[in-house]
Amino acid sequence: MEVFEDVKTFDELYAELAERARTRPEGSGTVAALDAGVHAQGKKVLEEAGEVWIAAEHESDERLAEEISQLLYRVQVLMLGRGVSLEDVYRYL
Ligand SMILES: N=c1c2ncn([C@@H]3O[C@H](COP(=O)(O)OP(=O)(O)OP(=O)(O)O)[C@@H](O)[C@H]3O)c2ncn1[C@@H]1O[C@H](COP(=O)(O)O)[C@@H](O)[C@H]1O
Repeated sequence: MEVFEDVKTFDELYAELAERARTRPEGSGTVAALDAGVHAQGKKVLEEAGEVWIAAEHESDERLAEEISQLLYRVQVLMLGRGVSLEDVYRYL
């Protein structure tokens, strides 16, 4: 497996978003997304999943990877919105 330096992992992003939720910094899109509630968070997951699908069929590898990153972000926002931890999910992997 390739190892990338200065690249955020899934776990690191989750820790960062949890910290945003805790400290609520001014101007954070994550704080706004959390405040919008689970319904809005779920819609974003679905929207990004659709964009991943379209990119997979019609766009470049780079665009697909970018859309996948946004889907992962939206899933994490939903996890935080519902209070689901990484461990809660990993136990099913
Ligand atoms: N990884 C992400 C990330 N991926 C996607 N997005 C958000 O999702 C948007 C893209 O999704 P959409 O296609 O829905 O774009 P959009 O409809 O124009 O966006 P909105 O108007 O709905 O915000 C981006 O413009 C970001 O607002 C992200 N926002 C934040 N992060 C990371 O989360 C961390 C905390 O970010 P802040 O809360 O903004 O400080 C940082 O490390 C960021 O890099």
